[in-house]
Amino acid sequence: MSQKRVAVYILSGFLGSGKTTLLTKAIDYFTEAGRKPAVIMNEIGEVNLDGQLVASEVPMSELLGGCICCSSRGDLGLALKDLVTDEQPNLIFIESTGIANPMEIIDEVTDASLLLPVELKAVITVVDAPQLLELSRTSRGKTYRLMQEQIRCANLLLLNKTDLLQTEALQEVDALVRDWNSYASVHYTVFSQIDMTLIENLDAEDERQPSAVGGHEEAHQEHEHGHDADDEHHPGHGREEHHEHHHSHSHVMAYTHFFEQAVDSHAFEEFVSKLPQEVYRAKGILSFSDTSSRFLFQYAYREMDFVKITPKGVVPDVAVFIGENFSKDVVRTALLKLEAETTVNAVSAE
Ligand SMILES: Nc1nc2c(ncn2[C@@H]2O[C@H](COP(=O)(O)OP(=O)(O)OP(=O)(O)O)[C@@H](O)[C@H]2O)c(=O)[nH]1
Repeated sequence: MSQKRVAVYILSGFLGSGKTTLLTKAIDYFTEAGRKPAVIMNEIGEVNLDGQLVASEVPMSELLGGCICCSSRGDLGLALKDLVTDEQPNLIFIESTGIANPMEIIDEVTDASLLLPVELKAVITVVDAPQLLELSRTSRGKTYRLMQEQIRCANLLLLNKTDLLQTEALQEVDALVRDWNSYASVHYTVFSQIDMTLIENLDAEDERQPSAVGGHEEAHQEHEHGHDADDEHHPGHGREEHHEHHHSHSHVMAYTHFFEQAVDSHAFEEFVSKLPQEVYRAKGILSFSDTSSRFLFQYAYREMDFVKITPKGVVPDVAVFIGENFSKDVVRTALLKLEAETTVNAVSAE
């Protein structure tokens, strides 16, 4: 099934780092380019102040009064469903709260992609460079660890507020983030000013390759929130400083497979048990040729689990595989082989 999927981008970054500043610029760019962006805005408070900065004609869904990664699972999926159904956007930006753990959001979006025509394209993390530097030199507490996690999950990293840093200090922050995430492309920005074709290219690259999604197993295990952090905003100085650094390939990928055929459950289990170790997470909704029920399939930390389900509405047989630098072709070829075997067995049984 080759349905055009809505590209989803997660905007991550600590409180006040410049996410909304980036969002408004991205919306202007994509709107002018004739695309239809939509936004899911998550705020800890009950009022969406940042939403005021987004043009009223841009479809927006608000998740207020809590952090997406702590609130009840499914809220984000519902918001995605409503936007996709009611507004038919080309792309969706999810602006998380500054205290959100991106791994949880990645998980919810990939869950939603099993049921909806959406596809997570990238995690873009905006870093308050002066704040990160200060924390690295002083407290290294919860906020610091959360920033580290947000940086590790990114495909694209903006070292923002570079107008507030001297060159040497900037180099220190640069070394720090590259140590945590050597795969993301890193860009120095002032007021989150970035060449938007970089975001578009993440998109274009993914037309040919599996979708690029930032993330580290390590980061998942260290899940921590910095809800006690303070929100320090710096005054603007306006000095333009925009350096571009190496553009490396995104390291974490998701491959989505739509099944044309029910497969044999035992053969599928065997396939999963032999997945390359670079694939560390998979999930799906499947029909098997040898069972009457459909199953929700989960695979994490090399453990698999199958639970009977009756999905609401029309849901295709689909599985998503998430991992680092694995070959999408190997996974696809093995699954196509399983599907072909079902057909052969059905014919020979006649
Ligand atoms: N000096 C300076 N200020 C900036 C820069 N980028 C953003 N700001 C300011 O920083 C403040 C926070 O920016 P936002 O874009 O609202 O940050 P945010 O990440 O959306 O903030 P939260 O919604 O609280 O998480 C605003 O006052 C911006 O004008 C920058 O590069 N330099």
